[in-house]
Amino acid sequence: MTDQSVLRLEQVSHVYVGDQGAHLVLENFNLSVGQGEFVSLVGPSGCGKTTALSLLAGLLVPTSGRALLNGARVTGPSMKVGYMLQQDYLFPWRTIYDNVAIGLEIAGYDVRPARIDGLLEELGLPGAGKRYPHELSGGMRQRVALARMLAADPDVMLLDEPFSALDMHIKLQLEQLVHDTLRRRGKTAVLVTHDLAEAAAMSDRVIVLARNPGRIRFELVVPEALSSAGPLEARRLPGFQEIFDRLWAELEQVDADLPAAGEDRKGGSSRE
Ligand SMILES: Nc1ncnc2c1ncn2[C@@H]1O[C@H](COP(=O)(O)OP(=O)(O)OP(=O)(O)O)[C@@H](O)[C@H]1O
Repeated sequence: MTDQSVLRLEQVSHVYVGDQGAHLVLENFNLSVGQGEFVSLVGPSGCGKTTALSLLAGLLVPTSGRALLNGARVTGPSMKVGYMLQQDYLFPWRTIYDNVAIGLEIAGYDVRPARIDGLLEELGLPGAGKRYPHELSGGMRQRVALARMLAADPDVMLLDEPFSALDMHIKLQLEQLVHDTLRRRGKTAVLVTHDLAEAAAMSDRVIVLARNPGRIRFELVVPEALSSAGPLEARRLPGFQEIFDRLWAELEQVDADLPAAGEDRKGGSSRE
């Protein structure tokens, strides 16, 4: 996969320097994601999942090693990389149409109304362009965030827990929508999630990270029968439970390897 990788982290280490001193978050981290591949990163809080995405997105520069997009070094944010987060960050004073168009406007691209309307329709929001974010439910707002990301037609989608704030029913619907939309368009994606079932149901490959410093502990290729089925159907198929159990066991082991003292799991990694 070396040469065909759309995304790569090569021997990446990353150190944050703050009031508490230097904190090595990722160490000799290697990741390759092929064209059209959907890869999930799971692991305990603070193991560096979001940091890895930020390096791929060009929001951070690695302390050592390099991030590559389509073989070229990542030097900053690019329209070729879309980002979707837990929060939708829609602008409340802009209509849905204007929220979807904003990335294109800022980049100086031609905004074609029919394309924006078509995207909204494709994502189950027909006619929503004139409405405002406060008129929409959380799930609908995330659909708008998805539309905003797709509007620029990026090569790569980085998804940082985009479903985690949603009710179960809406979450599953949105997982399915994201899966179908990205597969249909042949997009390459990296998903960060704490939900093992979500990772198992959506991905071609799941990577389990350990922390302090963040590194790959385990990698699992999801059988094609599951990864191509879509997240709703995958959960019903034989073999799904086995994948889930394997990931669960690895994550339990990561937990067992952590320092035992009662630490705040969210910020525990800063105490070294
Ligand atoms: N800008 C920053 N400055 C200093 N430390 C940071 C910064 N951003 C993140 N960290 C620390 O780096 C570690 C990794 O953070 P990161 O957000 O990448 O982890 P994560 O695996 O995504 O965690 P979570 O699952 O909780 O979102 C954490 O200990 C975090 O507190």
